[in-house]
Amino acid sequence: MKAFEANFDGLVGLTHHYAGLSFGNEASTRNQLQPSNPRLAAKQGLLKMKALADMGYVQGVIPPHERPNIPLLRQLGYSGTDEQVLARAAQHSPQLLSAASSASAMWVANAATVSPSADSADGRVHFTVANLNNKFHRAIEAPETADLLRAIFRDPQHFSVHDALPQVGLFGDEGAANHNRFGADYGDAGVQLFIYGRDGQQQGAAPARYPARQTREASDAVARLHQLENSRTLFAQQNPAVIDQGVFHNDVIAVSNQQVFFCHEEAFVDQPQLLQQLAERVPGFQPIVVPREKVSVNDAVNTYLFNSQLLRHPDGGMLLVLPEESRQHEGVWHYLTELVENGGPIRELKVFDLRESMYNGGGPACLRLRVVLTEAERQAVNPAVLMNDRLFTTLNSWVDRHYRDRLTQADLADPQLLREGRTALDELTQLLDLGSVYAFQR
Ligand SMILES: N=C(N)NCCC[C@H](NC(=O)CCC(=O)O)C(=O)O
Repeated sequence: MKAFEANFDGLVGLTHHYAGLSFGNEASTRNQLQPSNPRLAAKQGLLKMKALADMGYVQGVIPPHERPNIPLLRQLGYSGTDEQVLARAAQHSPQLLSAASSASAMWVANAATVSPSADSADGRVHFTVANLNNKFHRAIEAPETADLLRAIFRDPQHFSVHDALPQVGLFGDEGAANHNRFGADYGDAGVQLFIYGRDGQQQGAAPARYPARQTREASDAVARLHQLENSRTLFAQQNPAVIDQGVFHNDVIAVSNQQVFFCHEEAFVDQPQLLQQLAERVPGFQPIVVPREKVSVNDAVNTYLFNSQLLRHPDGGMLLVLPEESRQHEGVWHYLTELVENGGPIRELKVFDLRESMYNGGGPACLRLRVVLTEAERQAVNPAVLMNDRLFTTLNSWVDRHYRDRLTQADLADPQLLREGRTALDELTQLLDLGSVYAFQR
């Protein structure tokens, strides 16, 4: 069956700010309490979506979550009117209010793991919502993510959206950021590679300094839920030493598409063996392994060259969509331009300014969820979320009307921000034909 890869990007929410919530993600820690610009952040994301849509890629939008999350604050014992809940949380624990207000759902590479219908025994596209168990501000995303995915991929004949795995460390799951799918034509059965950071039973190697967010047990469970064939499913461990250097998700050190695997030489445990297994299973496999002499792990973490989108180029080969930080680094940019000039599978580099997201450790690849679709499946996607000229204009003016251009942690206590968010999201559910997906609408 003919199929193609679509990208669904997270739309940045109105409460986008820098709270230093993600230990092990060095950008998050470094930029804690810097003022943010939510309006710019949303517009930078929209520009990337529009550019890809203009190039002919199918591009969708995944809406933000309801933040601040008042029901969560009530669950934690803050009571009274919504305004009192906010004031009490802000007074008692600004960090908790930040967690309940984080716009982190924008990094939809962590929304779910996705398997195309060609790989699943029941012939449906499977999604398992990520539980994001390692970080409180992210673990709270799961139920809303499930609702939103069901409002977009709403036809159960084509799509199966599984709820998140149990919310415990043993099943820590970070979604598509730790998952790759290889193959020639998108519509043929492919090979799926699940990458974990540690064995949940604490056996084997593990990082010493920073947490490994994904467990082997979680990856196993997702593969089962997606009804994948064993012979086409591989599991590999990320090198714990690079987690300790700030590689908190695998998509910070590797990216793949079809037969191409672009990764750093220090990305995996037993990397030669993994590459051998892939070469045996993926006809035409083309690894591009970047040596540490050309790009150090530290430079990879600071420039996010692997947190790029590797897209099938309209003229054949691949296009690499990179953050501006990769161009700003002389050594990294030199390596990348040489890569293109040397005539490998990567034909073109395209750079986007995503600084607002990058300051929280989210590059181009973090902002998108890849979904391989057949034409019939695309027809079954909620059409209102698909990017085109009209939606781009509509969403830009929606952002202009509702978003602030400066936000600090102290602003989260402002009840006016809560009202602005609800008004904006209420309007958005109509623009994107989502139904009443948010708790405040029910
Ligand atoms: N690599 C991928 N796919 N995603 C990047 C996610 C970044 C996110 N940052 C944050 O959640 C920072 C929020 C703060 O500190 O305010 C995280 O660490 O989970």
